[in-house]
Amino acid sequence: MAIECMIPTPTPNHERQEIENKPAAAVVFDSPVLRHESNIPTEFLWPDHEKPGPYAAREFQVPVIDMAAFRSGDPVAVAETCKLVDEACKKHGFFLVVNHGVDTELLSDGVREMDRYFELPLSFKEKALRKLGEHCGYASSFTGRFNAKLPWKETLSFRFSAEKECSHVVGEYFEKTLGQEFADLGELYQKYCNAMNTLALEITELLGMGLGVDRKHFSEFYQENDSVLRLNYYPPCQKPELTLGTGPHCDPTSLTILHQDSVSGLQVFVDNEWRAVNPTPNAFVVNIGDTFMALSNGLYKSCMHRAVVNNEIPRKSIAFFLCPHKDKVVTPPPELVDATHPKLYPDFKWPALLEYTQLHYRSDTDTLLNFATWLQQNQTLHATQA
Ligand SMILES: C=C1C[C@]23C[C@@]1(O)CC[C@H]2[C@]1(C)CCC[C@@](C)(C(=O)O)[C@H]1[C@@H]3C(=O)O
Ligand SMILES: O=C(O)CCC(=O)C(=O)O
Ligand SMILES: [Fe+2]
Repeated sequence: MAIECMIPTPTPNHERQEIENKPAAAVVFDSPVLRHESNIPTEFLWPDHEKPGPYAAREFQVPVIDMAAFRSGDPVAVAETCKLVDEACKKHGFFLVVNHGVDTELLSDGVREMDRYFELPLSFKEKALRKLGEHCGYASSFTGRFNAKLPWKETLSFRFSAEKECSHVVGEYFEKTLGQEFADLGELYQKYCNAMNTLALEITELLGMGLGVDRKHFSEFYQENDSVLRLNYYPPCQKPELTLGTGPHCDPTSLTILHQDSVSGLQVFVDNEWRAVNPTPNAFVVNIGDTFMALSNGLYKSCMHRAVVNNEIPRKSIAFFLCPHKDKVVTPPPELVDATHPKLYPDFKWPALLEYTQLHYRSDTDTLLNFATWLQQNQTLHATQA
């Protein structure tokens, strides 16, 4: 039975979300307090058709891509790897990556050291508070941004800009924002981002071969990138069946490389069912995002996923979101557009889609389709020629 990712029909405009011009929630997400609260504030309750409920999701066996096989140069192994990734991305856009070569200590340090920040008092964490319209900094479940269906999580996001000569996290970010005692944390996540950038560019080569375009086409497109590293911290919740750590969405970005700690929570919507993607030691979960779906002219799927929480222990994940340089025009290579495969999405630049998710539309499963409509209505403002 083919496993298919559901391509949702766009939410009609009249069901547009709460992001528009409504006061944000007044509730404060102070995790040391809320993790013991059995009376969950209403802002965190998700409607019946979206809440996870008490049932465990069946496990989804995500296709495994062995980077050692891809790197081997053995034409049979390379061809098999390309075929596997092509099949996975055409169906649901998720695959595991093993033998990636990223230092396992860097990964374990990256997850462990998150506690140094997230276990600080809220007043200290808010020194890095994310401002409306900005996609970096500290967000405590977006209480200042949305007024309902708040995610049960805290996040710390920062930019990683890979340019020809150098790559830099807004790395002094930690020292500048949090103080000298956090400079080492900036160095740690700089190393983490450098490793993610290298792996992400290699994966884009694999995707290019899977799609049958020049191997270097996408890796050159992303050579200079303006990506995001996001630390997700999900405190325990006394009523985990009523809320969500991260709501149902497709990533608006290009490619996500996710490192989960040992606590389950990630779920993917495939074949009309939520399926658990349980942590596999030393494996990244990689998924196609909306921007790469547009770049592949809809051939590779950006698939709906979410994160559930539990009532016992915190869950942590680190997501590296590959995003193109701001001047790159997201348009599929000519090999992927023809009479039987017309262009599905208008050309755009990543900053326009990012602005859309930050100021006009809460990313969900219909982001790209609604963005295309918004773009056409605002074409003069966001013309790719700009
Ligand atoms: C461009 C982005 C918006 C979100 C972070 C990201 O860098 C990539 C994923 C997006 C998100 C996680 C999708 C689910 C909804 C969201 C609001 C969240 O739960 O965090 C999204 C992020 C955002 O800050 O808008
Ligand atoms: O934490 C997870 O497992 C998934 C988080 C996610 O999907 C995201 O941050 O986009
Ligand atoms: Fe996601």
